[in-house]
Amino acid sequence: MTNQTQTETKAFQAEVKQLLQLMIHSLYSNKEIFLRELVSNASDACDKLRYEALANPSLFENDPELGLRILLDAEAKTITIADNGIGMTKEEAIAHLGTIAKSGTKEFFSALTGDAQKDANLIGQFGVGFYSSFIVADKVTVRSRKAGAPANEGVEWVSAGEGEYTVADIDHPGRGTEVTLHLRAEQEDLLNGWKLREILRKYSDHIALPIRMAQEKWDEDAKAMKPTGEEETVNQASALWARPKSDVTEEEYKAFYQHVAHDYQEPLTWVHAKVEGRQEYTQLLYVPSQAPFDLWDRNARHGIKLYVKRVFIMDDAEQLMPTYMRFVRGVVDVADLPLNVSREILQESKDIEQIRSGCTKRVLGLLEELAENNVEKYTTFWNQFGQLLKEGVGEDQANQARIAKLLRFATTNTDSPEQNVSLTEYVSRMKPGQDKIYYVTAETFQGAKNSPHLEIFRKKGIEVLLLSDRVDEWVVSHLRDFDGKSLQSVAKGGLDLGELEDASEKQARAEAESSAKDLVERLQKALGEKLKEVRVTHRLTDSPACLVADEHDPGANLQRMLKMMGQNAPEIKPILEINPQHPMLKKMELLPNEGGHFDDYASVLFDEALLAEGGQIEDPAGFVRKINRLMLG
Ligand SMILES: Nc1ncnc2c1ncn2[C@@H]1O[C@H](COP(=O)(O)OP(=O)(O)OP(=O)(O)O)[C@@H](O)[C@H]1O
Repeated sequence: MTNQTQTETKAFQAEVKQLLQLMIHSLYSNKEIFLRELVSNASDACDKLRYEALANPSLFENDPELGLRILLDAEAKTITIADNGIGMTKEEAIAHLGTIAKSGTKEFFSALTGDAQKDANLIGQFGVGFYSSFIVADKVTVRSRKAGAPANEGVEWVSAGEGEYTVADIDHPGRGTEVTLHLRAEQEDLLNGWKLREILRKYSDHIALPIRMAQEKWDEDAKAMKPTGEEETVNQASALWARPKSDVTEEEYKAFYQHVAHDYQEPLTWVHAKVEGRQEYTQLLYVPSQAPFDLWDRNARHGIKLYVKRVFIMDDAEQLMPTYMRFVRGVVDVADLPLNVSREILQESKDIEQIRSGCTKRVLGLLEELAENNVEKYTTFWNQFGQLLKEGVGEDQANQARIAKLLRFATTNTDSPEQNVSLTEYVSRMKPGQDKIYYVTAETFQGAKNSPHLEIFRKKGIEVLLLSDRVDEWVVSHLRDFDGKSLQSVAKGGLDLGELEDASEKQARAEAESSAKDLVERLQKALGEKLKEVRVTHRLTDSPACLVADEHDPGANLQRMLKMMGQNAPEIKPILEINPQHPMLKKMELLPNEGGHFDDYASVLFDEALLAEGGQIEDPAGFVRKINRLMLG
């Protein structure tokens, strides 16, 4: 039955409209990517069909040779990219070509700046996909039919890329999708077989399916290329990862990355290896040069495509990489898995566990090599993905020591927020007699850098790691030691500087402790409820007091973080350490118990110490009142 169709007009989702406008303006100078994107989609559609046909061979409908075709029509001024892949139903066309289903889309668009250059970069991160058609076309027609559906259940989707599109039911005997671009007047130079072949070779040579075009030959009489009536395959049409490394050029690796990662930038680095042994598999794994916009969404798609003997099985095979390596993109092609393997099976498979461990080690090796031989690239990697690697410290106990070597930190050595000091470098600079790696955690870099807990360390020239990423608390709670040296918070426990303190310093401290005994007791009495203990510090040289956590209690920064995350952590009282040499303490020592504002001073001392380490005081108005009372004497 033929379709007497009704055409429905629909509006694009607001973000699609925004994306279209931005893309046309900011990616104009890179217009050739439209072909890469459409070929990539067509190839994915064929992969999907091949996979579904494993369970249901009738989906091939007597047309099992999957492939792409690119057709030029000089008169109509159109280019058509056709595939005989999975196709789309009308509902799918509406959902996939009229909306953006990615999580975080709204947030992404609100981050755009309006500056074409910067936005072009951001859009690259977002992935331009099908909509890049509108860079060169002022009208796009998509005609599609889902594999297995009757011929009269085709759909025609048409849009000028402005605010709306139409959909209509059509007859479409051939399975799959044809995307026809009606070129903008100034894009007619694309109506040239030679030029399109050049673009295809540049961006899409690695596509494993044949891409066919009409063969053309030079016609002497017409002084032009003319179709011969035959078709020819214009790409290599073999799976790139299955080719020997020596056969693949750098350009091909890069182009393939852009296809698998849906990324518009070049990769930072990659590794391509064939693993033999109990498990036989090929891995082609890339590290991107820029983090995708949804990196922090732990549910965002992961980057590994799983193939079994060249047959595409699934995208986003999260079982093949640990979560902290969700930045890795690429392909793993396994020789001995059943083709009908499901996510559930993958989850339980011991073989997959082995492959994941192999891939993880391979990426760690790649990063080690980069850190060793190309500091500039490693710095790029660290700035984009360092925080993920920090997650790995707790997530991947088996590789913890290797990951620890790859970590980079800001330290008091330069006091710059740039994270570029490795633990190995830190250890190499340790003072004679120093047996711990010291760190301070705070909510911000400034908070860490200016922490009063650092005073004695600065005085003695002992380097301290300045930790202010959220994930740092996780790192230090899992990384107990490095190279035999334990990690020690400068704001926790009774600071024991061991051999870093000489005999005269130890003696001076003992004396200070005994002469401040009275003051300590008075403070303890005044502040009793708020604290665990008051004691004499040897952390401070300039500040009057600071708060520290007991050795086995969570630090104040971690407590604040847990609270912010809505976790019901029990209230843990701090220890107040005082610097009896400080004029403020000296003054307090002389105050009488009654009538000399001792309690006000004690309370202000405590609140100041809390503020200095980034905490919030419980009763700000009370604090102000006490300060005022003290100012008035
Ligand atoms: N040739 C095609 N055959 C079948 N479905 C297609 C085809 N082209 C696009 N689609 C569908 O439309 C969706 C949107 O395509 P689009 O290129 O915008 O995004 P994507 O490929 O999912 O991701 P990205 O934006 O990262 O490229 C695809 O996920 C797919 O479901």
